[in-house]
Amino acid sequence: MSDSSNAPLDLAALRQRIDTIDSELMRLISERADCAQQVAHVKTADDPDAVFYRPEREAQVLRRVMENNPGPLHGEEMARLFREIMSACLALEKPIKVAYLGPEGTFTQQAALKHFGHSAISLPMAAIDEVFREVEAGAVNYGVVPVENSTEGVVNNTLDSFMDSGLHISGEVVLRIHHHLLMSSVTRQDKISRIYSHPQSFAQCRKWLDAHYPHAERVAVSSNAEAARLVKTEWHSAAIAGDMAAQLYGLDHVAEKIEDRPDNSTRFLIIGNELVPPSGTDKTSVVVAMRNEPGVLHDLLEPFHRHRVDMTRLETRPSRTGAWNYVFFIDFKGHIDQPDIASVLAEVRGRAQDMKVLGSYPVGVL
Ligand SMILES: O=C(O)C(=O)C[C@]1(C(=O)O)C=C[C@@H](O)C=C1
Repeated sequence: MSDSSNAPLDLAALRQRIDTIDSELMRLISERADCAQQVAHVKTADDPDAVFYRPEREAQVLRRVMENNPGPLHGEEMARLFREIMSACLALEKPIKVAYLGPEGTFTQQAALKHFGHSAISLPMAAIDEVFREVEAGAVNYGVVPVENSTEGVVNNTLDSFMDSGLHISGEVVLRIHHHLLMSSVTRQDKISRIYSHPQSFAQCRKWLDAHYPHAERVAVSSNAEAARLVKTEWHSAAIAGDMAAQLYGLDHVAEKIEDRPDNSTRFLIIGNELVPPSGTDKTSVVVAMRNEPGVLHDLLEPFHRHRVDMTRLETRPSRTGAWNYVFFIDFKGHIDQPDIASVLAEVRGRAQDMKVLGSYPVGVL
């Protein structure tokens, strides 16, 4: 980099400029935090049970940052910085507690931090239904659960939990999933004969494993983080896990990004008690029960097609109660407050045995 006069770079002068900019940034961030505190006062004055976390507003702020970002930082990088500033501002208003599918070091924890920032208090749960229970019981404000992977498909436990729950979806977050083969300081790299991982991760790295470790025993465990924990003490073992687990257990990479598909990603849902107002770019998820009769799928989809509503996902699950034969999980673009979406849903409700709106929520920004 050079200035317009092509004068030689003066490191001390540049650092002085950075110091001045940092002071100004600090002043502005503090001013913003002060504003957020005032927002909290306004919210509680209107309503003593006010909800402080506003997903629709956060999505708008992050979208604006990405649209207006002048560079040279990448838009997503800039949005991540603002994600953390907002997270800290929200913690000043009221710290929020988030339960996620644990243990510590899972991709779901990474998704929780990506969505809420590092000022949220995140608590690991042993199972997906426990995440639901903690939110329902009011022990935490929100929950984060995986719902679908681009390689392996839907996470059935999450869909099933929605059938019995009154919780709403308040957001989504998509995470690029990179798996690494990891070893500990006691592992002898040339003697790896056992590999631990979660069954989904094995499935996502099957070809790589067949090519590189065809004879190693593959031991399925409950999470990648558990796999990472196990290799700490076994000299002949390695684990497949992500960066968070590697960092948490201080493991080294034997091989990086070993997933068979480079676009491997997982979508997570944020679950909570509130319905979210429109953010401008939203998605809606519904669950619909239909009788087991010929033509039901056509009847269900026809109103979406006629109203030109863009469906982004359709999953079928067997009913768990006698009354519901077929249960369809449908995601589509739009918000229930939009008149066209409301009309489609009214029609679908008329044709279905039962229909539940799981939520309208901002399309994931980061
Ligand atoms: O706008 C609000 O309602 C705020 O509370 C401020 C703010 C922010 O820092 O921008 C903080 C938390 C909310 O989740 C959304 C936005």
